[in-house]
Amino acid sequence: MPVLTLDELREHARQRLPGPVWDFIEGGSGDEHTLRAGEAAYRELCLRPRVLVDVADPDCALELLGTPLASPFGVAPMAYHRLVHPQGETATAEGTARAGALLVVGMFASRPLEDIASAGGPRWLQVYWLRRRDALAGLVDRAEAAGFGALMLTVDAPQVARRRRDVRNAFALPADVTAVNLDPGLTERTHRATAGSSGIEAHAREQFDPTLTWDDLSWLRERTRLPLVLKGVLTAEDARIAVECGVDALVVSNHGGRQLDRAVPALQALPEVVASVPESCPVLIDGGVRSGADAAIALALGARAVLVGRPVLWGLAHAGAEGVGQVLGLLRSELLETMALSGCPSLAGLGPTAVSRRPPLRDHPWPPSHGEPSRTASTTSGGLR
Ligand SMILES: Cc1cc2nc3c(=O)[nH]c(=O)nc-3n(C[C@H](O)[C@H](O)[C@H](O)COP(=O)(O)O)c2cc1C
Ligand SMILES: CCCCCCC(=O)C(=O)O
Repeated sequence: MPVLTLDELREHARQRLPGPVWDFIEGGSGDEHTLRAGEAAYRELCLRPRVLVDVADPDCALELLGTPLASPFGVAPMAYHRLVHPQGETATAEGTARAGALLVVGMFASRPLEDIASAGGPRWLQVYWLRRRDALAGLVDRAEAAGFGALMLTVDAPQVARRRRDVRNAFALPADVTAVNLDPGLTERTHRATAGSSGIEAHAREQFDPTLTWDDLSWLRERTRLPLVLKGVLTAEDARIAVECGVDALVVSNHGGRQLDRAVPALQALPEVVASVPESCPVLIDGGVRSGADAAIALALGARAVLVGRPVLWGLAHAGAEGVGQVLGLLRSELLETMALSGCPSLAGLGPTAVSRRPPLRDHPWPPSHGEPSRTASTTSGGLR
């Protein structure tokens, strides 16, 4: 029986994985308010389809920071794929490469960067700011040598938030799952939970450098010739500073509800971030994207691409590389169908006028004013960008 929805894959994965691993993946921080709100934000919006547009050949290919992609989907950086499949990130890389999507490999990947790279396909590397700056520098050099196309610094995690599911489960990594790209001294703590703290949280407290500020970014900027992407920006203020600091792209993200609980849903933050950076600075989004229609909404509100987290791990747990390919293939075909049925055959045609709020809010001008009526759906008027 073919898998028709991401929800079906989620159920397959839930049945296959041990409870504490499932909780680590699915869970969020605090009351999990932001986790729930991230998905719900997409349900608050509707599409405004245009009709009588030639949609015989919808196209969702694009180029992102010089990286050609068959679709505007990427795999969000996630630690330890071997928790859900023995081949871990190499299987994820194979499935992602086959789908022509972007893979953002996490600093805490459980397979060597060079093995992941050998699957081919577009790939970027995500890093955290470690106290051990030499370890960070070594990883950046390896990423460049292995053909990674950009460096993504996650900035919403000066410490790992308390995730109660992991504390209750005394979650720690099994001995055979480890962050193999870092030296063992740096990762040893992830295998031991203590009362009141998961191994992950305790490790991050020891290794992540919470003193990181904008002033430090220049070190990384000068260290690499790769484009620099900041992940975890949720305000116009920070987006503007990032651009001033020479950042090349942003990911609007609340870490899938795993860091600051009560943080604004990424979709809600997207328009202000898009409006505050130049066109030359692509804005990506992640958190709660579960269908091609969700992706279409994010793209219409100015995201250049959409990263997907947990669903990729569901696919990986279910069927390895094949399952990852299923997730990304399903999302791409749903997006193309949404574009065709909305009268937006190109990504450029997907603008803010393709979306409306439900119910209409009285305190904002919404839907945006359309100016002169257009005979094509490819209008970008509307004032959100
Ligand atoms: C199991 C797991 C591990 C993650 N590890 C990282 C990580 O190492 N670095 C990072 O920047 N984000 C990490 N994230 C956050 C994702 O990159 C992304 O922001 C989030 O999962 C998007 O939400 P979604 O899962 O609803 O798509 C992780 C998320 C999950 C679920
Ligand atoms: C012990 C290393 C920290 C991994 C953090 C992974 C992560 O970001 C997550 O959300 O989980």
